[in-house]
Amino acid sequence: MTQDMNAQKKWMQLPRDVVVGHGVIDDVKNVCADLKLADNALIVTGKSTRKIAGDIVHDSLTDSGQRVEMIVSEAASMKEVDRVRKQALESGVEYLLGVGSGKSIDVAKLAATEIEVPFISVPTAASHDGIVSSRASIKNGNKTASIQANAPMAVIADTDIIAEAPYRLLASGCGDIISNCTAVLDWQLATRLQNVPFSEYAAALSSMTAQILIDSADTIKPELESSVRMVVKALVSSGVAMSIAGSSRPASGSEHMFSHALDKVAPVPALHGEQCGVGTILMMYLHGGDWKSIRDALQAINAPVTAEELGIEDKYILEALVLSHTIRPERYTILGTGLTPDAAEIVARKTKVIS
Ligand SMILES: NC(=O)C1=CN([C@@H]2O[C@H](COP(=O)(O)OP(=O)(O)OC[C@H]3O[C@@H](n4cnc5c(N)ncnc54)[C@H](O)[C@@H]3O)[C@@H](O)[C@H]2O)C=CC1
Ligand SMILES: O=C(CO)COP(=O)(O)O
Ligand SMILES: [Zn+2]
Repeated sequence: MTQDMNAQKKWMQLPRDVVVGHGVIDDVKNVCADLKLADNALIVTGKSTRKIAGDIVHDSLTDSGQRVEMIVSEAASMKEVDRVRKQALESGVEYLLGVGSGKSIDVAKLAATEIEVPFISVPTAASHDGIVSSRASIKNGNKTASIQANAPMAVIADTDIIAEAPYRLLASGCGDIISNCTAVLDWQLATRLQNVPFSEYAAALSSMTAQILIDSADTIKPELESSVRMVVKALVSSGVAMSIAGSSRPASGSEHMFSHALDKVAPVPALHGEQCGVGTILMMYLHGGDWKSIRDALQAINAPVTAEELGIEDKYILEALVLSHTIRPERYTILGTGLTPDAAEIVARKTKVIS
Protein backbone atom coordinates (compact mmCIF):
# COMPACT_ATOMS: atom_id res chain seq x y z
CA MET A 1 0.00 0.00 0.00
CA THR A 2 1.38 3.41 -0.88
CA GLN A 3 1.76 6.17 1.69
CA ASP A 4 -0.88 8.15 -0.20
CA MET A 5 -3.42 5.32 0.16
CA ASN A 6 -2.71 5.17 3.92
CA ALA A 7 -3.33 8.89 4.22
CA GLN A 8 -6.75 8.30 2.64
CA LYS A 9 -7.84 5.76 5.27
CA LYS A 10 -10.90 6.86 7.20
CA TRP A 11 -12.80 4.94 9.87
CA MET A 12 -16.21 6.39 10.72
CA GLN A 13 -18.26 5.03 13.57
CA LEU A 14 -22.00 5.54 13.44
CA PRO A 15 -24.79 4.08 15.58
CA ARG A 16 -26.45 0.97 14.18
CA ASP A 17 -29.94 1.56 15.61
CA VAL A 18 -31.48 5.00 16.09
CA VAL A 19 -34.98 4.67 17.55
CA VAL A 20 -36.96 7.89 17.98
CA GLY A 21 -40.64 8.17 18.92
CA HIS A 22 -43.41 8.07 21.47
CA GLY A 23 -42.88 5.37 24.12
CA VAL A 24 -39.79 3.86 22.47
CA ILE A 25 -38.18 3.39 25.89
CA ASP A 26 -40.20 0.15 25.92
CA ASP A 27 -38.14 -0.97 22.91
CA VAL A 28 -34.92 -1.13 24.91
CA LYS A 29 -35.14 -4.94 25.20
CA ASN A 30 -35.86 -5.22 21.45
CA VAL A 31 -32.87 -3.06 20.64
CA CYS A 32 -30.69 -5.23 22.92
CA ALA A 33 -32.01 -8.34 21.20
CA ASP A 34 -31.21 -6.81 17.80
CA LEU A 35 -27.66 -6.07 18.95
CA LYS A 36 -27.30 -9.53 20.59
CA LEU A 37 -26.78 -7.93 24.01
CA ALA A 38 -28.36 -10.65 26.08
CA ASP A 39 -27.10 -10.18 29.64
CA ASN A 40 -25.03 -8.21 32.19
CA ALA A 41 -25.90 -4.57 31.68
CA LEU A 42 -24.69 -1.55 33.65
CA ILE A 43 -26.91 1.53 33.58
CA VAL A 44 -25.24 4.89 34.23
CA THR A 45 -27.87 7.43 35.18
CA GLY A 46 -28.38 10.65 37.16
CA LYS A 47 -30.11 11.25 40.48
CA SER A 48 -33.34 12.62 39.00
CA THR A 49 -33.15 10.92 35.58
CA ARG A 50 -33.01 7.56 37.35
CA LYS A 51 -36.63 8.09 38.40
CA ILE A 52 -37.60 9.39 34.94
CA ALA A 53 -36.05 6.64 32.82
CA GLY A 54 -33.27 4.71 34.61
CA ASP A 55 -35.68 2.58 36.63
CA ILE A 56 -37.86 1.88 33.55
CA VAL A 57 -34.84 0.63 31.58
CA HIS A 58 -33.68 -1.40 34.59
CA ASP A 59 -37.06 -3.09 35.08
CA SER A 60 -37.59 -3.71 31.40
CA LEU A 61 -34.23 -5.47 31.01
CA THR A 62 -34.65 -7.38 34.29
CA ASP A 63 -38.09 -8.57 33.13
CA SER A 64 -36.50 -9.89 29.97
CA GLY A 65 -34.19 -12.04 32.10
CA GLN A 66 -31.02 -9.94 32.12
CA ARG A 67 -28.81 -9.17 35.11
CA VAL A 68 -28.69 -5.39 35.43
CA GLU A 69 -26.72 -3.05 37.70
CA MET A 70 -27.20 0.66 38.10
CA ILE A 71 -24.78 3.44 39.07
CA VAL A 72 -25.74 7.05 39.71
CA SER A 73 -23.26 9.56 38.33
CA GLU A 74 -23.76 13.32 38.15
CA ALA A 75 -20.41 14.80 37.09
CA ALA A 76 -18.67 14.31 33.74
CA SER A 77 -15.20 13.88 35.19
CA MET A 78 -12.33 11.42 34.73
CA LYS A 79 -12.88 10.37 38.37
CA GLU A 80 -16.45 9.34 37.54
CA VAL A 81 -15.35 7.52 34.37
CA ASP A 82 -12.83 5.56 36.49
CA ARG A 83 -15.50 4.73 39.09
CA VAL A 84 -17.90 3.43 36.44
CA ARG A 85 -15.15 1.48 34.66
CA LYS A 86 -14.10 -0.14 37.96
CA GLN A 87 -17.64 -1.28 38.76
CA ALA A 88 -18.14 -2.53 35.20
CA LEU A 89 -14.93 -4.59 35.34
CA GLU A 90 -15.67 -6.00 38.81
CA SER A 91 -19.13 -7.12 37.69
CA GLY A 92 -18.04 -8.50 34.32
CA VAL A 93 -20.45 -6.20 32.55
CA GLU A 94 -21.05 -6.90 28.85
CA TYR A 95 -22.47 -3.52 27.86
CA LEU A 96 -23.32 -0.10 29.26
CA LEU A 97 -26.31 2.18 28.91
CA GLY A 98 -26.16 5.94 29.56
CA VAL A 99 -29.67 6.96 30.66
CA GLY A 100 -30.16 10.67 31.30
CA SER A 101 -28.59 13.98 30.44
CA GLY A 102 -25.32 14.83 28.71
CA LYS A 103 -23.09 14.13 31.66
CA SER A 104 -24.38 10.58 32.33
CA ILE A 105 -24.17 9.78 28.62
CA ASP A 106 -20.58 11.03 28.28
CA VAL A 107 -19.39 9.15 31.38
CA ALA A 108 -20.99 5.89 30.21
CA LYS A 109 -19.72 6.39 26.65
CA LEU A 110 -16.10 6.87 27.67
CA ALA A 111 -16.13 4.09 30.30
CA ALA A 112 -17.57 1.68 27.70
CA THR A 113 -14.91 2.72 25.20
CA GLU A 114 -12.13 2.14 27.71
CA ILE A 115 -13.26 -1.38 28.58
CA GLU A 116 -14.21 -2.12 24.96
CA VAL A 117 -17.86 -2.99 25.47
CA PRO A 118 -20.88 -1.70 23.54
CA PHE A 119 -22.75 1.38 24.69
CA ILE A 120 -26.40 2.43 24.28
CA SER A 121 -27.48 6.07 24.63
CA VAL A 122 -30.89 6.76 26.19
CA PRO A 123 -31.28 10.56 26.47
CA THR A 124 -33.99 11.98 28.73
CA ALA A 125 -33.51 15.46 27.27
CA ALA A 126 -32.63 16.82 23.82
CA SER A 127 -30.14 19.25 25.32
CA HIS A 128 -26.92 18.55 23.35
CA ASP A 129 -25.59 16.62 20.35
CA GLY A 130 -23.47 14.20 22.37
CA ILE A 131 -26.44 11.81 22.47
CA VAL A 132 -25.15 10.24 19.27
CA SER A 133 -21.57 11.43 18.75
CA SER A 134 -18.31 9.50 18.95
CA ARG A 135 -16.92 12.05 21.41
CA ALA A 136 -17.07 12.47 25.17
CA SER A 137 -16.61 15.85 26.87
CA ILE A 138 -14.94 15.05 30.17
CA LYS A 139 -13.43 17.28 32.82
CA ASN A 140 -9.94 16.42 33.99
CA GLY A 141 -8.91 18.74 36.81
CA ASN A 142 -9.71 22.24 35.61
CA LYS A 143 -9.74 21.30 31.89
CA THR A 144 -12.54 19.86 29.77
CA ALA A 145 -11.31 17.62 26.98
CA SER A 146 -13.25 16.40 23.96
CA ILE A 147 -12.12 12.78 23.86
CA GLN A 148 -12.50 10.36 20.96
CA ALA A 149 -14.84 7.55 22.06
CA ASN A 150 -16.83 4.81 20.41
CA ALA A 151 -20.14 5.96 18.95
CA PRO A 152 -23.19 4.49 20.69
CA MET A 153 -24.31 1.17 19.18
CA ALA A 154 -27.86 2.47 19.55
CA VAL A 155 -29.72 5.63 20.48
CA ILE A 156 -33.18 5.34 22.02
CA ALA A 157 -34.88 8.75 22.22
CA ASP A 158 -38.36 8.60 23.70
CA THR A 159 -40.13 11.78 22.57
CA ASP A 160 -42.76 11.38 25.29
CA ILE A 161 -40.14 11.45 28.06
CA ILE A 162 -38.16 14.25 26.37
CA ALA A 163 -41.29 16.40 25.86
CA GLU A 164 -41.94 16.20 29.62
CA ALA A 165 -38.46 17.50 30.46
CA PRO A 166 -38.17 21.22 31.31
CA TYR A 167 -38.45 23.21 28.04
CA ARG A 168 -35.17 24.93 28.89
CA LEU A 169 -33.33 21.70 28.04
CA LEU A 170 -34.90 21.50 24.56
CA ALA A 171 -34.10 25.16 23.88
CA SER A 172 -30.55 24.41 24.99
CA GLY A 173 -30.33 21.60 22.42
CA CYS A 174 -31.38 24.13 19.78
CA GLY A 175 -28.52 26.42 20.86
CA ASP A 176 -26.08 23.50 20.49
CA ILE A 177 -27.34 22.89 16.94
CA ILE A 178 -27.39 26.57 15.90
CA SER A 179 -23.78 26.81 17.08
CA ASN A 180 -22.82 24.67 14.06
CA CYS A 181 -23.05 27.91 12.02
CA THR A 182 -19.95 29.47 13.58
CA ALA A 183 -18.23 26.12 14.18
CA VAL A 184 -18.20 25.50 10.42
CA LEU A 185 -17.03 29.07 9.66
CA ASP A 186 -14.17 28.58 12.14
CA TRP A 187 -13.31 25.24 10.55
CA GLN A 188 -13.20 26.78 7.07
CA LEU A 189 -11.03 29.62 8.36
CA ALA A 190 -8.61 27.20 10.03
CA THR A 191 -8.45 25.18 6.82
CA ARG A 192 -7.58 28.28 4.80
CA LEU A 193 -5.02 29.58 7.29
CA GLN A 194 -3.55 26.38 8.68
CA ASN A 195 -4.50 23.66 6.21
CA VAL A 196 -6.29 21.63 8.89
CA PRO A 197 -8.12 18.54 7.55
CA PHE A 198 -11.60 19.47 6.35
CA SER A 199 -14.58 17.35 5.36
CA GLU A 200 -17.00 18.92 2.88
CA TYR A 201 -19.63 16.30 3.76
CA ALA A 202 -19.41 16.80 7.51
CA ALA A 203 -19.45 20.59 7.14
CA ALA A 204 -22.40 20.52 4.72
CA LEU A 205 -24.42 18.21 6.97
CA SER A 206 -23.66 20.31 10.02
CA SER A 207 -24.53 23.66 8.36
CA MET A 208 -27.69 22.28 6.75
CA THR A 209 -28.86 20.89 10.09
CA ALA A 210 -28.45 24.28 11.75
CA GLN A 211 -30.16 26.07 8.87
CA ILE A 212 -33.21 23.78 8.91
CA LEU A 213 -33.62 24.48 12.61
CA ILE A 214 -33.19 28.24 12.16
CA ASP A 215 -35.81 28.19 9.39
CA SER A 216 -38.23 26.29 11.68
CA ALA A 217 -37.42 28.22 14.86
CA ASP A 218 -40.97 29.48 15.37
CA THR A 219 -42.34 25.92 15.36
CA ILE A 220 -40.27 24.85 18.38
CA LYS A 221 -42.64 24.99 21.34
CA PRO A 222 -42.86 23.47 24.83
CA GLU A 223 -44.51 20.10 25.41
CA LEU A 224 -44.89 19.36 21.69
CA GLU A 225 -43.60 15.98 20.63
CA SER A 226 -43.31 17.27 17.06
CA SER A 227 -40.79 19.88 18.29
CA VAL A 228 -38.89 17.23 20.21
CA ARG A 229 -38.76 15.00 17.13
CA MET A 230 -37.37 17.83 15.03
CA VAL A 231 -34.68 18.70 17.58
CA VAL A 232 -33.69 15.07 18.19
CA LYS A 233 -33.29 14.50 14.44
CA ALA A 234 -31.10 17.61 14.23
CA LEU A 235 -28.98 16.41 17.18
CA VAL A 236 -28.55 13.04 15.48
CA SER A 237 -27.42 14.75 12.23
CA SER A 238 -25.02 16.96 14.13
CA GLY A 239 -23.56 13.95 15.97
CA VAL A 240 -23.20 12.09 12.69
CA ALA A 241 -21.35 15.10 11.24
CA MET A 242 -18.83 14.81 14.11
CA SER A 243 -18.45 11.09 13.42
CA ILE A 244 -17.84 11.74 9.72
CA ALA A 245 -15.25 14.40 10.55
CA GLY A 246 -13.59 12.26 13.24
CA SER A 247 -13.53 15.39 15.40
CA SER A 248 -15.98 17.80 16.99
CA ARG A 249 -14.93 20.51 14.48
CA PRO A 250 -18.29 20.58 12.59
CA ALA A 251 -20.18 21.27 15.84
CA SER A 252 -17.68 23.02 18.08
CA GLY A 253 -15.72 26.17 17.32
CA SER A 254 -15.10 29.52 18.99
CA GLU A 255 -18.64 29.63 20.41
CA HIS A 256 -17.98 26.35 22.25
CA MET A 257 -14.65 27.73 23.50
CA PHE A 258 -16.62 30.67 24.92
CA SER A 259 -19.04 28.23 26.61
CA HIS A 260 -16.16 26.17 28.04
CA ALA A 261 -14.58 29.44 29.29
CA LEU A 262 -17.87 30.42 30.97
CA ASP A 263 -17.94 27.01 32.68
CA LYS A 264 -14.59 27.98 34.19
CA VAL A 265 -15.27 31.56 35.27
CA ALA A 266 -19.00 31.82 36.00
CA PRO A 267 -19.95 30.98 39.60
CA VAL A 268 -23.10 29.25 38.29
CA PRO A 269 -22.82 28.46 34.58
CA ALA A 270 -25.91 28.07 32.40
CA LEU A 271 -26.61 24.97 30.28
CA HIS A 272 -24.04 23.97 27.66
CA GLY A 273 -26.33 24.64 24.66
CA GLU A 274 -27.62 27.92 26.12
CA GLN A 275 -24.07 29.24 26.44
CA CYS A 276 -23.15 27.97 22.98
CA GLY A 277 -26.19 29.79 21.52
CA VAL A 278 -25.10 33.12 23.01
CA GLY A 279 -21.53 32.33 21.93
CA THR A 280 -22.80 31.90 18.37
CA ILE A 281 -24.24 35.44 18.35
CA LEU A 282 -20.90 36.83 19.56
CA MET A 283 -18.70 34.80 17.22
CA MET A 284 -20.95 35.43 14.21
CA TYR A 285 -20.43 39.15 14.85
CA LEU A 286 -16.65 38.58 14.84
CA HIS A 287 -16.95 36.64 11.57
CA GLY A 288 -18.78 39.63 10.09
CA GLY A 289 -21.81 37.38 9.52
CA ASP A 290 -25.54 37.78 10.09
CA TRP A 291 -25.53 37.59 13.91
CA LYS A 292 -28.98 39.19 14.05
CA SER A 293 -30.63 36.20 12.37
CA ILE A 294 -28.95 33.89 14.90
CA ARG A 295 -30.30 36.09 17.70
CA ASP A 296 -33.77 36.16 16.14
CA ALA A 297 -33.87 32.36 15.84
CA LEU A 298 -32.78 31.85 19.45
CA GLN A 299 -35.36 34.39 20.60
CA ALA A 300 -38.11 32.66 18.60
CA ILE A 301 -37.17 29.41 20.37
CA ASN A 302 -37.13 31.26 23.71
CA ALA A 303 -33.48 30.41 24.32
CA PRO A 304 -31.30 32.97 26.15
CA VAL A 305 -29.68 35.74 24.08
CA THR A 306 -28.33 37.97 26.85
CA ALA A 307 -26.11 37.65 29.90
CA GLU A 308 -29.12 38.37 32.07
CA GLU A 309 -31.14 35.59 30.46
CA LEU A 310 -28.21 33.22 30.98
CA GLY A 311 -28.24 34.26 34.64
CA ILE A 312 -24.58 35.27 34.40
CA GLU A 313 -23.20 38.69 35.34
CA ASP A 314 -21.76 40.83 32.53
CA LYS A 315 -18.26 40.77 34.03
CA TYR A 316 -18.05 36.97 33.65
CA ILE A 317 -19.17 37.19 30.01
CA LEU A 318 -16.32 39.62 29.35
CA GLU A 319 -13.83 37.52 31.31
CA ALA A 320 -14.86 34.41 29.36
CA LEU A 321 -14.57 36.24 26.03
CA VAL A 322 -11.00 37.28 26.80
CA LEU A 323 -10.14 33.74 27.99
CA SER A 324 -11.86 31.80 25.17
CA HIS A 325 -8.88 31.50 22.78
CA THR A 326 -6.81 29.80 25.50
CA ILE A 327 -9.33 27.00 26.04
CA ARG A 328 -8.17 24.85 23.14
CA PRO A 329 -5.13 26.54 21.68
CA GLU A 330 -4.62 23.86 19.04
CA ARG A 331 -8.04 24.65 17.49
CA TYR A 332 -7.67 27.77 15.35
CA THR A 333 -10.79 29.95 15.22
CA ILE A 334 -11.89 33.52 14.57
CA LEU A 335 -10.62 34.31 18.08
CA GLY A 336 -7.05 34.08 16.73
CA THR A 337 -4.67 35.16 19.47
CA GLY A 338 -7.52 36.48 21.57
CA LEU A 339 -9.67 39.52 22.25
CA THR A 340 -8.43 42.49 24.24
CA PRO A 341 -10.74 43.47 27.15
CA ASP A 342 -11.96 46.57 25.28
CA ALA A 343 -12.65 44.58 22.07
CA ALA A 344 -14.56 42.01 24.17
CA GLU A 345 -16.71 44.76 25.61
CA ILE A 346 -17.46 46.20 22.15
CA VAL A 347 -18.61 42.84 20.72
CA ALA A 348 -20.71 42.04 23.80
CA ARG A 349 -22.41 45.47 23.73
CA LYS A 350 -22.94 45.64 19.97
CA THR A 351 -24.65 42.25 19.98
CA LYS A 352 -26.72 43.30 23.04
CA VAL A 353 -25.43 40.33 25.03
CA ILE A 354 -24.58 42.87 27.72
CA SER A 355 -26.23 46.29 28.07
N1 LIG B 1 -20.02 14.20 23.80
C1 LIG B 1 -20.39 15.19 23.04
O1 LIG B 1 -20.21 15.16 21.81
C2 LIG B 1 -21.06 16.36 23.66
C3 LIG B 1 -21.06 16.50 25.03
N2 LIG B 1 -21.69 17.55 25.63
C4 LIG B 1 -21.60 17.63 27.07
O2 LIG B 1 -22.87 17.33 27.64
C5 LIG B 1 -23.02 18.07 28.86
C6 LIG B 1 -24.24 18.94 28.79
O3 LIG B 1 -25.35 18.12 28.81
P1 LIG B 1 -26.74 18.68 29.36
O4 LIG B 1 -27.72 17.57 29.19
O5 LIG B 1 -27.01 19.98 28.72
O6 LIG B 1 -26.46 19.03 30.87
P2 LIG B 1 -26.40 18.13 32.18
O7 LIG B 1 -25.85 16.78 31.90
O8 LIG B 1 -25.69 18.96 33.17
O9 LIG B 1 -27.94 18.00 32.59
C7 LIG B 1 -28.71 19.12 32.90
C8 LIG B 1 -29.83 18.76 33.84
O10 LIG B 1 -30.91 18.19 33.12
C9 LIG B 1 -31.59 17.31 33.99
N3 LIG B 1 -32.49 16.46 33.20
C10 LIG B 1 -32.20 15.67 32.15
N4 LIG B 1 -33.30 15.08 31.67
C11 LIG B 1 -34.34 15.50 32.42
C12 LIG B 1 -35.73 15.25 32.43
N5 LIG B 1 -36.29 14.44 31.53
N6 LIG B 1 -36.49 15.89 33.36
C13 LIG B 1 -35.95 16.72 34.26
N7 LIG B 1 -34.63 16.99 34.31
C14 LIG B 1 -33.83 16.39 33.41
C15 LIG B 1 -30.46 16.60 34.71
O11 LIG B 1 -30.90 16.00 35.89
C16 LIG B 1 -29.50 17.76 34.95
O12 LIG B 1 -29.76 18.37 36.18
C17 LIG B 1 -21.78 18.94 29.01
O13 LIG B 1 -20.88 18.28 29.90
C18 LIG B 1 -21.24 19.01 27.59
O14 LIG B 1 -19.87 19.26 27.56
C19 LIG B 1 -22.38 18.48 24.91
C20 LIG B 1 -22.42 18.37 23.53
C21 LIG B 1 -21.74 17.33 22.81
O1 LIG C 1 -20.25 20.10 22.49
C1 LIG C 1 -19.81 19.55 21.50
C2 LIG C 1 -20.49 19.65 20.19
O2 LIG C 1 -21.76 20.22 20.33
C3 LIG C 1 -18.56 18.80 21.59
O3 LIG C 1 -17.64 19.73 21.54
P1 LIG C 1 -16.32 19.88 22.40
O4 LIG C 1 -15.30 19.36 21.46
O5 LIG C 1 -16.23 21.37 22.55
O6 LIG C 1 -16.43 19.17 23.69
ZN1 LIG D 1 -22.01 21.36 22.14
